[in-house]
Parts: sequence; structure tokens; C-alpha cells
Amino acid sequence: MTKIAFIGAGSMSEALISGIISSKMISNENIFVTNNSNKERLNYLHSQYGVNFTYELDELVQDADVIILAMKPKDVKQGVGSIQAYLSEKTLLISVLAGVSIKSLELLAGKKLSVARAMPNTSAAVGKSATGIAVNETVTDKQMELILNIFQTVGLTAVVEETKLDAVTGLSGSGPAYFYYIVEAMEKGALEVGLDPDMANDLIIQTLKGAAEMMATSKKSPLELRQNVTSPGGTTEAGIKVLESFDVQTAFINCMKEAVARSKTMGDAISEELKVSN
Ligand SMILES: NC(=O)C1=CN([C@@H]2O[C@H](COP(=O)(O)OP(=O)(O)OC[C@H]3O[C@@H](n4cnc5c(N)ncnc54)[C@H](O)[C@@H]3O)[C@@H](O)[C@H]2O)C=CC1
Ligand SMILES: O=C(O)[C@@H]1CCC=N1
Repeated sequence: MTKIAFIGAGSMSEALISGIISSKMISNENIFVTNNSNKERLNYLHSQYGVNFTYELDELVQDADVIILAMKPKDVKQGVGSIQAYLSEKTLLISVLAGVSIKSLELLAGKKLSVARAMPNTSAAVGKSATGIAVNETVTDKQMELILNIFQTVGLTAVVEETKLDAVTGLSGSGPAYFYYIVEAMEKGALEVGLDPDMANDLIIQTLKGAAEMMATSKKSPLELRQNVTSPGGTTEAGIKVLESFDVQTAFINCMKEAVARSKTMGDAISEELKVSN
């Protein structure tokens, strides 16, 4: 049976653990998790999902087929450093860290091993992640199947060249936050036009789900779907004119570009640090 060790016990680890357990892909006794120091958090994951938690490295990573790195990018050096002695050419190392390159992970590991870089999003918690995945040349077909199986338990996967992962991060890694931001604004607007907040929230979520389902199932482009909503001289046209006056589409394009640039900067900072110390 495959053994998986999670280094980091935050929201991303929890989402993946939840997906893996509910798909029954790997049973809870073969999943191990650790974090920096918050034992209460590990206790919670144990009581919620039945996974093992430990601060003993032997127990955590000895014989692990897969190690999933899920700490913040700034903590990667310390995180990989602590388990480095346990890594072998048989280990499959999967990182979900924004920006951190496969090359940096290989340097930190200090040996030749299979490395995958994945960029899921928090909708993994409800099985609806959109996950970009890139791997190094050491990853075997069997390991690739395992990687895809893991991330398919939490949603859709797309295998991409590593050069595209920063772009995927700015698009779908951060993407849920962009939609939450719009919904926040719609909630504020709903209050201002006199709607009950709970009812407005239900209406907004259903509208978002409906629009997503339309885009997923209809052959029409988002532009055509928008035109179908927009009666000439009607309410939608009046509303969209305001968005256009604020150049909201350009703002979103720039928002994505900035997120992509930040992913690159975070990764470059770590590459630079490794060049210095290697
Ligand atoms: N939250 C998100 O939307 C997404 C996050 N990611 C990536 O996932 C990673 C984790 O994100 P979150 O779960 O949101 O972060 P988080 O801050 O909730 O969790 C980080 C975890 O790592 C642990 N940790 C830190 N240093 C450690 C070390 N040396 N050894 C063991 N554990 C250590 C912390 O104790 C904590 O449990 C980040 O690198 C982020 O770039 C990727 C896709 C989406
Ligand atoms: O904001 C971040 O850095 C992480 C990576 C993608 C989503 N959240």
C-alpha cells in the first residue's frame, strides 16, 4: 500500500488529505502528517480524518513512497533540510509550493529523485480544484499515474510544462480569491439595494454556480453568454457600462499578471538563495 507523508498541515494539506481519504485511494493509516509545532492542529486532522501525526522523522518519512511538501515557500529550505537524509531515488517528492522550481527542489534534496510540482487551489476541499502539474524527467509512468490519481481525488488536473506553472498559479491557484472578491462586492451591493444578506448570499452563490455550469456545458463563449443576458437598453447593459467605465477587465488582467510575477519572484528568491549556499 502506498504511504504518503505530508510536511505541513495547513489548508492545502487538509484539502488533499480530505480528497484522498474520501476517494478511498489510500487508507488513513497510510497517511502521515506533521507541521512546525502546532500539535492541536495535528490532533484535529487525526480526529477528523483518522490520519497519523508525528514529529518523529523516522515514523513520518521512513518508507514513504510519496512526500508532499505543503509548507509556505519561505519554509522550504528548512522543511526539505529536515527530511533530506530520508530521501532516496525511490522517493516521489511532490511540492504544492507557489513559485519554487523543480531545480530548487532537486538542489535541496541533494540527490537525483522524482520531483513533481503541482499547483492546486483551495477548492480541493470540495473536490473541485483545478490543478496544474509539472514533473522532472525522473518521474516514471507509474509515478505519473500516482500523481494524477492523487490530484484527481480533489478535482481536475492539467499537465503542463514547468515554464507555465507560474501562469497557472496566477490563474487558477489564486483564482478562487478573485471570484470571492467579486462576491464580496456583490454582497455589499446587495445590502445597499436593500436585500436581506442571507437571501442575497444564496442568490449570489446560485448565480455563480449557474454561470459556471453554463460555461462548462454550453458551446457558447463567455462573451456570447453575456450578450444573451444583456437586453438592449436593459438592466445588464446599464450595469456593465459602469464596469467598463472603471476598466474592470483590464484590472483583472493586471491582477493576474501581478500574481504570476509574484510567483516568479518568490521562486527566484529561493533559487538565488540556493545558488549562494550551494
Ligand atoms: N492556500 C492556497 O490557496 C494554495 C496554497 N498553495 C501552496 O501550498 C502551500 C501551503 O499553503 P497553506 O496550506 O495555505 O499554508 P498554511 O500556512 O496553512 O500551512 C503551512 C503548514 O506548513 C507547516 N510548516 C512550516 N514549516 C515547516 C517545516 N519546516 N516542517 C514541517 N512543517 C512546516 C506549518 O506549521 C503549517 O502547518 C504554500 O506553499 C502555498 O504556496 C498552493 C495552492 C493554493
Ligand atoms: O497566495 C499564494 O501565494 C498561494 C498560492 C496560490 C494560492 N495561494
